[in-house]
Amino acid sequence: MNQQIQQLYTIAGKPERRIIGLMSGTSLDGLDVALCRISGSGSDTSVVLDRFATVPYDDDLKAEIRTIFAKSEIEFERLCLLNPYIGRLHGQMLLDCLRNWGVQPHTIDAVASHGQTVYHAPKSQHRHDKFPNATLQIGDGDHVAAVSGIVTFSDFRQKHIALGGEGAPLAVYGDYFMFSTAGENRILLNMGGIANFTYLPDDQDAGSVFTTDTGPGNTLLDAYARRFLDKAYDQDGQFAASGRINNRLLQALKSNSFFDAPFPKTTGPEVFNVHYVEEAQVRSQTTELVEADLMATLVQFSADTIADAIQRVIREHKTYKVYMSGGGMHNPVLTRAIEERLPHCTFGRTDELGINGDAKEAVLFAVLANESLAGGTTSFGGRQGVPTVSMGKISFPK
Ligand SMILES: Nc1ncnc2c1ncn2[C@@H]1O[C@H](COP(=O)(O)OP(=O)(O)OP(=O)(O)O)[C@@H](O)[C@H]1O
Ligand SMILES: CC(=O)N[C@H]1[C@@H]2OC[C@@H](O2)[C@@H](O)[C@@H]1O[C@H](C)C(=O)O
Repeated sequence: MNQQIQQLYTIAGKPERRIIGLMSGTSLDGLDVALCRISGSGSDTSVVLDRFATVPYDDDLKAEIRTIFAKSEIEFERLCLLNPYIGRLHGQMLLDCLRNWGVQPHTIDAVASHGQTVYHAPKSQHRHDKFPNATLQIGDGDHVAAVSGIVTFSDFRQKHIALGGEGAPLAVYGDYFMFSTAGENRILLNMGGIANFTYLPDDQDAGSVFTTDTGPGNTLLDAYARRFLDKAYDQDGQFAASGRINNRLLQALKSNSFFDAPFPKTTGPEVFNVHYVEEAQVRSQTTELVEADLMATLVQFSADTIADAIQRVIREHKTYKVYMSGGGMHNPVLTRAIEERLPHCTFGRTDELGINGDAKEAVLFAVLANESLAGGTTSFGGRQGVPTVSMGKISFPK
């Protein structure tokens, strides 16, 4: 037998696996690296997050990625070059983390690498009849494996599409295993560039759980922080807090068919971008709005669309707890606005459930790799958008 297949077989049979999850999201702030110890699989999955770091992207890398990010027309050569470049970089960043933590690479069983999303095109967005749902993550897993010397799972989203999903969100497959519990209705709200939530009812019925994107989280706030403040983001929402919400613009921003579409659904910065805001400003005759008011309105836009979506799963006379994660949980203006809109919910962070909210998405991919190695294919009732599926392609180091 090929030694590397033999090694994979051994890892699959271990009572506990050390898996590193790597996630680089739509905010382009850096690579999240989560060192997990995982035992069991499916509903018996148990995860201990031993270490976590975000390795920041420098300005040059951010600029390189932005040349091809979420754009329908790009320089094809740049895309081709960035694919191995980001893979190698992620492999090196992961090795640097291990060195800082004093962890030997050979003690790691597997890497689960999400890669960098550069274009996301569900059918509802691209609207080309003959083409399927589509999404593209780069930073090829072969390069991560070759640089790190660790077997690497990558490119998780294609299989989801192949079996009928939209390629995102995938969080349901990890959130259900890690966080579903009898006796508490849970909403796991992740606010990255795009926001999403997972609904976990207190009866733990796999046939009714789902994850859906809700629309923008931080992506518009970051775009205007770069433009108005020359900063990566509006620290603690301070600039937004100095402005006033413009209701005409807010209504124009909220008028998009995405918000009325049924769950689960997905979107990205291909739709929710500066062009989208400018077009809404023209429609609502608010092109002269002062900068701080625009920022305040954008925060309310994210908060309202998140709260409206959550409101749709909430039933009267029941109680729900919302567990936040992702960078948006650090923005008090955003979280306060959401809390005000959902008075019947209580709020916390996934940290209370043992997973650092900044690490949650990186942990998710470690859990997906664990599932492919040692689990099965859990059925979520065969519903639209939640196919029964195992995900991740396998790259050996040699
Ligand atoms: N103190 C803070 N004040 C305001 N915003 C913050 C703060 N800290 C983080 N953020 C926001 O969080 C963002 C990073 O979030 P995160 O790392 O969860 O995004 P991501 O993983 O790239 O996105 P996605 O989930 O869409 O893939 C920053 O770009 C910023 O907008
Ligand atoms: C295409 C893509 O990379 N989507 C991300 C993004 O970030 C948040 C939201 O948009 C979500 O749909 C997804 O990531 C998480 C990890 C998911 O698939 O659940």
